Amino acid sequence: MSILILIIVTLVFACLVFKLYKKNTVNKNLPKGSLGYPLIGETFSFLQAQKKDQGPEWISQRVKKYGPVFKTSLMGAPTVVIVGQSGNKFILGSGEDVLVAKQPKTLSTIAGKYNIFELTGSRYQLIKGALSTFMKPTSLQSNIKHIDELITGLFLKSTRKTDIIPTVDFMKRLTFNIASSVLFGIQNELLIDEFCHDFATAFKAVWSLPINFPGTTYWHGMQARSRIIDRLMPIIREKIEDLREGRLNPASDVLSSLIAVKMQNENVITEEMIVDNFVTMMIAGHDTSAILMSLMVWKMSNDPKIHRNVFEEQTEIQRDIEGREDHNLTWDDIQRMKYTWRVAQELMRIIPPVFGSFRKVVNDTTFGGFDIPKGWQVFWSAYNTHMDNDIFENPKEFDPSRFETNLSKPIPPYMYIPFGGGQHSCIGNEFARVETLVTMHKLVTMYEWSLIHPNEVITRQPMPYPSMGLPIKVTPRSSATTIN
Ligand code: HEM
Repeated sequence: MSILILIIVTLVFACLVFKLYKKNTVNKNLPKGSLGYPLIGETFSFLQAQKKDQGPEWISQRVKKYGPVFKTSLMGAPTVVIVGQSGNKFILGSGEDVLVAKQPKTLSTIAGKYNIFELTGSRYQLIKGALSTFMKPTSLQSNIKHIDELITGLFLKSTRKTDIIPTVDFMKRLTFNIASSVLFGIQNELLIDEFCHDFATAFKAVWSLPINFPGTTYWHGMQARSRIIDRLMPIIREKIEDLREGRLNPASDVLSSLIAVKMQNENVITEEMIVDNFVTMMIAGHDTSAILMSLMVWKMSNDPKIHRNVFEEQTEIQRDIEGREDHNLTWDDIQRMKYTWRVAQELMRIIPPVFGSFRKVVNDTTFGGFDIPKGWQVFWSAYNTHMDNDIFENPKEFDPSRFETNLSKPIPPYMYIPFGGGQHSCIGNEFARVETLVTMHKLVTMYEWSLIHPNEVITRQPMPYPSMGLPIKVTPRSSATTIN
């Protein structure tokens, strides 16, 4: 019976969407392309392609057939995909009167409807202000020692009983611990474990079909979100009390800062917004950095020259640290890790952790001579942009020197976009740079390693990860001198 009701509801909904589509598109010069099946559109084939790491091909096939502006239907809404610099500028740089950072239903419901990606106006500014404070170099500088200790502690703990590190799981755990502790002031290990498990489930649901039916990936994600909120509420209540009583400094972590902003703006910011942005930050900052770190290990394992260059840069820094009285890694040391960061930048060009994202059209608009109706989505793609032969010569070749700062031909705006661009560009890019560089510094100076599966490839699941989790066999380094 419930299946019958579900089918009827789905059909009625599909008819409504079709009617709305007809009403919005009469006499419009829409881009070429196919909207696929009713309701589902081309979502399945897009997600399938992503899973096989053929998302870029999925787009480039359509670009070849229809041109760099084409229509499709993804994640439940008609969508225009736009590839190229001017398209990126249009999508990432347009004002809120044309495009808003509307995410697919899955992200809006798993992260919560007040997630920063989708907020507008004064609420957006207040939440962004509270979150960004902790991402600025001034704040990061004071957390280097803490981040260093967390990373060193996790490496030592993981290698105490075994010499195998499952890189992907390890990096996910590491980024999760850093975000929980540094950004949110959560130190309880059991609680961090429970959060970590539920966030992994919730994250899977972000790239699924939004069918809230027991057993679906989306349903499991929604259940995980409820458990996250149940665990978070007592922490928020305690922090509210501590802030009221003056026992807590609003600048001590992101959660306290969000609560302080709410206390000063009771009519604008709600408790729900704090919860939603806690979930959003964890989703936005966890897998992305873990991917970058895993890709770094994968690249160094497969390319001895890159490994050697990173090693040499890091051992020189390590020698200086050992010559100092306190042996502490500092902000200045991190600024010297230029080559290591260029390797990370080049990896994010060739394998961007975030494939692309959506915006929603709030008023009928045009791009490239085509109409894009109100209510549709637009989508930008980082990989397809990064493969532009005119900007990145031999784009498939791995070459960190593209990011040297003294180049005669700098990369034009909106052409290198692993962190997005415009108003909603990533606020965690500096945080990601710091945690990635500290982790790489520790890994290459503390261990030698070899791959368990030497031919491991990268797949999207849906994010780009080494297909078998990249287990490595590690041996502690006796001294940081040379590598083969
Ligand atoms: C290598 C690591 C990372 C990559 C590649 C990355 C990528 C991105 C991209 C592409 C966007 C823009 C999305 C859009 O325009 O729709 C974004 C936004 C965002 N990122 Fe990151 N990110 C990374 C790390 C982080 C970290 C560590 C955090 C926080 C701890 C974070 C928090 C955010 C937030 C809050 C936004 C939304 C900003 C806004 O809407 O104003 N990210 N990120």
